[in-house]
Amino acid sequence: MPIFAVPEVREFVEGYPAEDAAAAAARARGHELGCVPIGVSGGAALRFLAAAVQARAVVEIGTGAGVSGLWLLGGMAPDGVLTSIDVEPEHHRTARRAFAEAGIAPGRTRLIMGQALDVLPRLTDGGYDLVFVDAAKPEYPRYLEHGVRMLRPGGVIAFDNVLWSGRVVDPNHRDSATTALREVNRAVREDERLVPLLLPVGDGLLVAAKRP
Ligand SMILES: C[S@@+](CC[C@H](N)C(=O)[O-])C[C@H]1O[C@@H](n2cnc3c(N)ncnc32)[C@H](O)[C@@H]1O
Repeated sequence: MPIFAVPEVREFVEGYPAEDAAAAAARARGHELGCVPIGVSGGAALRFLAAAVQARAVVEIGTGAGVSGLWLLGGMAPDGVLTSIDVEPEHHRTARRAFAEAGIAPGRTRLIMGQALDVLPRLTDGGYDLVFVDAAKPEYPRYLEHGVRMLRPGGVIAFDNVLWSGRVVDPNHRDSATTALREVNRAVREDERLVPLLLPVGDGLLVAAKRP
C-alpha cells in the first residue's frame, strides 16, 4: 500500500507543521464564509516556496479569508508585498482582519477586488517571484497563461486543488471545473518553459518553476 494511503501518515503530513493562532482563526472564519482555505500542509508548502525564491512580490488569485496569504507572507522577504485578488468584498474584509491580527504591516498587502480575468491583464510582465492560484477552477488554464507571463525567470507558480478529490483521474467526471483542472495539469507538464512538480499535499498542489 502506498505510504500516503495510510490514514495516520496522511494525518501526520496534513498537520505538519502546526499552524499559528492567527492562521487558525482565519481558517475558522474562512469555513464560516464557505471559502475553503488551503490545508495546513499546503500552506506550509507555500511558505517554503516563498522563502526558497526569496519572494518580494507575490500574486495570489483567490484571497478567501486570508489563510494562504498568511502562509505566503510568512515565507516572503520582510519588505515583500502580497497582491491578492478576490471578487468578494466580504472575503477581503475578513482577510484584512486576519492580516491585522497577525501584525502584518498594511503596506505589505495590496488587495484588489474584481474578477481575476479582468485584473490579471493589468499586472506587470516578469514582475513577480511567485503566483498562487486558488480561485475559479474553470478559469485555471487562463490563470496559467497570465501567471507564466507575470513570473520572472526562476519564479514559481502554484495551483491548489489540482487533484479535485480524485475527480481529475476519473473519466466519468466531465464538468467544467474538472476538465479545466485536467487541462492545467497537462499544460504545465508539457510546457517547456516550466519545471513541474505535483505535490500530493491536501487536494493536490501543482507547482512549477519558470526556466531562465
Ligand atoms: C478557495 S477560496 C480561496 C481560499 C484562500 N486562497 C485560502 O487558502 O485562504 C476561493 C476564493 O476565490 C474567489 N473567487 C472565485 N472566483 C473568482 C474570480 N473569478 N475572480 C476572483 N476571485 C474569485 C472566491 O471569492 C473565494 O474567496
